[in-house]
Amino acid sequence: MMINKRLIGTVPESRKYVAANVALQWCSLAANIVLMSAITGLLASLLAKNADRGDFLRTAAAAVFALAVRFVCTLFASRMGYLSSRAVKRTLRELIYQKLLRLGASYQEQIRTSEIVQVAVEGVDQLETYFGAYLPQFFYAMLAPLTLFVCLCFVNMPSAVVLLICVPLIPVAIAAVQTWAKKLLSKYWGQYTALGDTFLENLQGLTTLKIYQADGYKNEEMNRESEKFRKITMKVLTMQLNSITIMDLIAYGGAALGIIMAVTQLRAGAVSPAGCLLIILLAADFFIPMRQLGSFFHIAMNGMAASDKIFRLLDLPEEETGTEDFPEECTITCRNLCFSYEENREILHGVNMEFAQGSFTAIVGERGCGKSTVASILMGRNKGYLGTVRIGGRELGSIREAELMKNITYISHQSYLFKGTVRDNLCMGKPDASDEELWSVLARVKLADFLKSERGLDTELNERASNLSGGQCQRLALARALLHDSPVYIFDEATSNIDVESENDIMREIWALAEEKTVILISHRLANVTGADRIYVMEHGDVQESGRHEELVALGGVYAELWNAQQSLENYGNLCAGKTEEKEAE
Ligand SMILES: Nc1ncnc2c1ncn2[C@@H]1O[C@H](COP(=O)(O)OP(=O)(O)OP(=O)(O)O)[C@@H](O)[C@H]1O
Repeated sequence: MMINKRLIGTVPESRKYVAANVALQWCSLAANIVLMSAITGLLASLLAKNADRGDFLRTAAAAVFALAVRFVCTLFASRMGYLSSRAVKRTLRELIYQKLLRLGASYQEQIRTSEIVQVAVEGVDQLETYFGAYLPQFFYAMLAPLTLFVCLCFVNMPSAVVLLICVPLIPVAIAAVQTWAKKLLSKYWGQYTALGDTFLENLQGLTTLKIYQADGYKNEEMNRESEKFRKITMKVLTMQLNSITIMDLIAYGGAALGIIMAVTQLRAGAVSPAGCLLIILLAADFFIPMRQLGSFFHIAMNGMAASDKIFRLLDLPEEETGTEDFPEECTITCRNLCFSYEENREILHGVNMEFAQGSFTAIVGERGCGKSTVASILMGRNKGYLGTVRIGGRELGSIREAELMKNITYISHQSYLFKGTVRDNLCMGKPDASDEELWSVLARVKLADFLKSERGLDTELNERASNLSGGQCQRLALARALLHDSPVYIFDEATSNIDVESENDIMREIWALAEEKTVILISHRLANVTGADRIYVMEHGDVQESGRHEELVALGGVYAELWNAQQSLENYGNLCAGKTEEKEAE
């Protein structure tokens, strides 16, 4: 009953703590039996009017001993609970972390980030209570009635049998609600993670929601979801309260039956007054552990639901991880590359591309034609592709992910900058970089003057560097990438949405970089790629044309069309800008 062998086997260290916890609770029970026996013995002597000083002293000594044992046992039992909780937290979080590392950069193909966060935080906390409280109670609840039965059967067998028979009624009642409760709890968890998802997304996109005045609408949507969650939470609580009421009825009813039996036996002369009193005093102890177990029942149910989620994450299939190093000669070739994010919706349809070592290659094309998908595949983020991707003759999948990350630097239009100082962010690119190196690279991206006017390398950045402009963010991201010093660089729209001056500065650096490194540039703006060694023009997930700029313009195909359209737009823009300047001069 809610004993998940796999779960217990996952944290073997917890077994000894659970066993110690049960043993300590059992000792406490034994001490209680000793105390009750001493008290009933004394009361019997008093009734028989033959109690002497020795009886009082013996009872007092037994009471002190029993209380001391119970105090120590309770103290150590809670310590054992804590130790097993700690072991569970550590082990499970470590397992989740290791699993994520093994899933690698492509983990999002299989599971959402918010689900991982909830499973690793809340899910593991649920299991902490499962191991710390439920499991020891489960075993103790079996052991306690049996121990009491063994003691009381020598006092009066019928009463002991009645008490023992009534105890299993509690787990039977629990089992009856379990089927219904299991469905309810899995629904509860589903809604909980869905609400978490929406909340995280709305929080991240709050500025956008405000700009489009969609925050009110989203607020109502979240209210509706929260209301649904509130209702299901209330259902869960009602279920828990009802099951507790049922268990109380059985526990007190069972104890009452045992007591009635003991009194009947006393009247029939089958048990002594002291024995009857002992049965009355210990009757409740038959049921208390099982009743307590019942109140941990919802903890166990939550634990089971959480463990299902944890195991779902731990059981996610892992692509075979590569074992080879990144090759010295790193020409990249894609042959018949096909990729789908979802079933029945192929995004790349047999792409053929080659990125020669030390060359500057551009990928251009309309929005959504699959340029970033190619880049993600090269970075090892999208794994389930068909066809071949070779780096220096080695299949991409056979290269270790850490090696890929080390040797291919990816810079997108929204490179992540962390809260912390400029130095912290830069040192991610090269942990042992000296201040001179940092300043030199900042000078290259033309950010040095600005930072000198601030607090230099110790300038603090907010989360996602929200206190820098878009252009400054990209310059800093480029500086970090330059420090990384990898043989291959992929720039994915790295200059989109920033000012022209920043774009030109960044492009200049990218061209300089291309003198010694392999550079792949994904760009909408064709003016940025005119000098590339080769340009791939993509359309609807396939390469339509490839060649140098002049060749493609002469071809008069898709590229030429795009080029002419962009040129006339840029000329028109320049014309307008010129006129404004003239007007201002007048
Ligand atoms: N994580 C994803 N899940 C499902 N579909 C996706 C995902 N990422 C991209 N797509 C789809 O794949 C197609 C190609 O997207 P991709 O980002 O590669 O295009 P792109 O050429 O880089 O576009 P853009 O120039 O706008 O960045 C799009 O139709 C997009 O909807």
